[in-house]
Amino acid sequence: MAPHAEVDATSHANGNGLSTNGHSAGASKPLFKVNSPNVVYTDSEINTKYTYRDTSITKGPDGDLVATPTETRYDFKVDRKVPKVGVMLVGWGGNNGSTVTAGIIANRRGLVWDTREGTQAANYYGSVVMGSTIKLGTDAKTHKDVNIPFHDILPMVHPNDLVIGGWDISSLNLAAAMDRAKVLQPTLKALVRKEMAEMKPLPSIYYPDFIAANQEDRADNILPGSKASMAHVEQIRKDIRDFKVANGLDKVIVQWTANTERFSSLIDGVNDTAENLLKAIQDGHEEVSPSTVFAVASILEGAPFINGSPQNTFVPGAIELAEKQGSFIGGDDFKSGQTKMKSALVDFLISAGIKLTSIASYNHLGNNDGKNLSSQKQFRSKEISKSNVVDDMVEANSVLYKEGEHPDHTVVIKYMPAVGDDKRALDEYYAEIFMGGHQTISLFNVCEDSLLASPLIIDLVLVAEMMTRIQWKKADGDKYQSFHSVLSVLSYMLKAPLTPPGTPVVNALAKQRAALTNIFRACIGLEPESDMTLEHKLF
Ligand SMILES: NC(=O)c1ccc[n+]([C@@H]2O[C@H](COP(=O)([O-])OP(=O)(O)OC[C@H]3O[C@@H](n4cnc5c(N)ncnc54)[C@H](O)[C@@H]3O)[C@@H](O)[C@H]2O)c1
Ligand SMILES: O=P([O-])([O-])O[C@@H]1[C@@H](O)[C@H](O)[C@@H](O)[C@H](O)[C@@H]1O
Repeated sequence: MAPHAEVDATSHANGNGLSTNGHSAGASKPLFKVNSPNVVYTDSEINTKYTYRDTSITKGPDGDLVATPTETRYDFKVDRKVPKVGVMLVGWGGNNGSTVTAGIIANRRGLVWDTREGTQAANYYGSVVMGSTIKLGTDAKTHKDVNIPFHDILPMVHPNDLVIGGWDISSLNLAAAMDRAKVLQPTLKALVRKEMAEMKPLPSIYYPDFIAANQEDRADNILPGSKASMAHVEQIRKDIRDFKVANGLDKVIVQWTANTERFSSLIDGVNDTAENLLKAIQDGHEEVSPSTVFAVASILEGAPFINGSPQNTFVPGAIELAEKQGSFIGGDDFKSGQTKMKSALVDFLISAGIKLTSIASYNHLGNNDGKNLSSQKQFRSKEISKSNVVDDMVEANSVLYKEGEHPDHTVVIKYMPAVGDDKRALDEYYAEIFMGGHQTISLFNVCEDSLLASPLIIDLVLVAEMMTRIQWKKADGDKYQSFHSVLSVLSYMLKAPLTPPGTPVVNALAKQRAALTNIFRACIGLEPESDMTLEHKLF
């Protein structure tokens, strides 16, 4: 059946900023403006005076807790100029990389294609930025919630304007990679094939010991040269610079969506400090992984680097290097289906006072990710990221759990080629309820993995890029500075959130989303969304 014609791509002027990219219909008319003496708009910035309110807890003389409300003044500055952004994917020729690329092309061109159920139009469902809304406030007359598209709360890049490139150890062009992935409908593939066929991954770093041996047959696009030098770092840095110049970009964001690697051993004198890590790379140390080399190259090039896989790419030396360079990093491991459901369900059960005592998480999948994970060392990386997601919620409830007590938790992943990218997740949640009763929740969840992960790749780019345009200073301070190099604000999209050293990891899905939305609200001088709706309760 002939593919459908293209419809006009929608204009996507930003709701709260000045869009300078090529596809928007000129300067946007802001969707809203904040009317406050603490918020000043200029042509290029939003300047906000914000009071951060918290509660400080101390121990009283009798061991009781004393709760003291606190207020801290921060000034925020948001750069309203929406830049032209490129994203370079490591593992571009994989299922996720080829799928997200086709998806952005389809949205940019407003494609519509035939399916068995009828016509399908391109969309960004599954992206929190492009598919969800934020409560802006309450209608002054009707007192009803006013919700706006998440994308419009701050002047964010539109994914249609992203320029995509990247690397892969496989030389297949993106059209052939799309066919290999077996994710998208033939009618859609036909509409993007020509453009995808012109996209060819750059050669990449291949250290066989870090991914499953079964990946060797696709490794025909390898960077030459010995591991024992800075040559690979310098080549990746050059690739980033060349991509930026060739596409007239203002900035580039690098994201790892290549195979899951085994963990790197953490060794003092090797990867414990920035200096030692750079020396270990120079020496070709066996514990330096390709993903860490990409992270170091991106950090040195000032390109935000995000790790969508579970391995410990960010060894302590990489984090220290990012801090020293003032570069942004984020990770680990996209939170796409089974684990996203788990982080929501565990949060609900435990905060409802139901004592979760056992979580059995099994899944099987048949894509190349599953093939790589069929190797024990690579599976172990994934097992860790999938297992730790309940820790904070359990530790926060001392009524249900004694110190150190936690639910049984097992993670099983099996490779079953027949199901391809359509992972089958089977979960059982077993809990103690009132008076010795039990609740057993069984879930069967078919996750089309790449169609769930691709919107997360987009969200990670859009949020990370937005964070590069936000600065803060203490009201009494005199110099604006960026957020910490480790972007823990990305945690909603990730299974094993990386946080600044010494800070707590939050996995509860609702808390993660609230942190993201309330930080963005603070940047335009709005209070955190409290859901109190006193206006509907007091009178
Ligand atoms: N729902 C999801 O798909 C999901 C969720 C969470 C995490 N992940 C992770 O995302 C990653 C990608 O998933 P996928 O389904 O696209 O896998 P995939 O195997 O289809 O794609 C990975 C790509 O990386 C390439 N590659 C491997 N090593 C490389 C290197 N050193 N440099 C450049 N390219 C390299 C491979 O050739 C392949 O094309 C995996 O690590 C997976 O665990 C996926
Ligand atoms: O995010 P999620 O669906 O829980 O986790 C997924 C796992 O269930 C799957 O086995 C793995 O192959 C994917 O890479 C992804 O990590």
